[in-house]
Amino acid sequence: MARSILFVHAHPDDESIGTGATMAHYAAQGAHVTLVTCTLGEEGEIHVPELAQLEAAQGDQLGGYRLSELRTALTALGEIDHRMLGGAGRYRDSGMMGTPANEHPRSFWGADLEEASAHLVEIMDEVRPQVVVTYDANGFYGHPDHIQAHRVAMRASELAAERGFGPSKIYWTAMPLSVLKAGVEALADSTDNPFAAVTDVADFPFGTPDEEVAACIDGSDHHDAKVAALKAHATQIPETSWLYSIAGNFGQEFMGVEHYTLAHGVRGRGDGPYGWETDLFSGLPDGSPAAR
Ligand SMILES: CC(=O)N[C@H]1[C@@H](O[C@@H]2[C@H](O)[C@H](O)[C@@H](O)[C@H](O)[C@H]2O)O[C@H](CO)[C@@H](O)[C@@H]1O
Ligand SMILES: [Zn+2]
Repeated sequence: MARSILFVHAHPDDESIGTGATMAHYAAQGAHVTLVTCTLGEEGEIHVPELAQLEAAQGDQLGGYRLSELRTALTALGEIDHRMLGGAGRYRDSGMMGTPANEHPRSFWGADLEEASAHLVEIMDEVRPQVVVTYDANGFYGHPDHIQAHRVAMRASELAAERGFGPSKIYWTAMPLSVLKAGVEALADSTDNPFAAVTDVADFPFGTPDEEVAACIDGSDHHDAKVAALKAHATQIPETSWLYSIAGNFGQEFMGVEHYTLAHGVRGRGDGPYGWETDLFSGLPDGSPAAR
């Protein structure tokens, strides 16, 4: 049975930052990897000075440009089936929580959940993912579009299950506290330490106790592909970004390894002190819906 995995992300760049190594890992294995991006990221900052006038408050062209960045990023990750939720431009980047962009008539945060979920069910009916990956209920760090992406992915999975093609497993992106702590400690002596003010990893809006993590995907063979994908998102991720500090100073063990909690499904065999799965498809029942 062809392996099919679906990633649901809020903005162009989230796919590379949060799951780039996992996507490259499964694309390289020949799985059908589908990415659904919910908005074009129209409200983002612009870290490329010559493009500054594309911003929402001026030319309002950033969304189209970020779509081109996303397409370049995906070429670095392998063969990815990319879809925009409801078609490009249907749902607009809502901006950070509490900002005026939340009220935009097309903001994703204000979307009708049933309508947005129906768009995702259509894609799920076509690609029949055994595994779905999205964010936890807080959207990993509380951004409204990330929270809404979680809600749409979970609701669509419910609707798909009612129609007989729901995913066998649903994962949420996670950062184990031990990894977070090691990363902060490892950066402590670097000159451009972005976490210098952090005294306790509990200060971060994310972080999962190691015993609550279910899977650790070692995509370190795809570390360079992930970095290339991050570089494609130049308007969002400046050369000075802490992401490159991690990639440069600590390489694969941070950037190439991605972790998940299991929100739905039966956990497969795992390794290490907490039995972390090393494959998101592990333990799948044979009866998972086959790809069409
Ligand atoms: C990774 C991610 O979800 N980025 C979002 C986020 O970007 C933040 C935003 O621009 C904020 O103003 C900055 O201070 C912060 O550093 C950024 O990470 O929100 C944007 C607006 O909704 C979104 O376009 C971007 O993809
Ligand atoms: Zn995002």
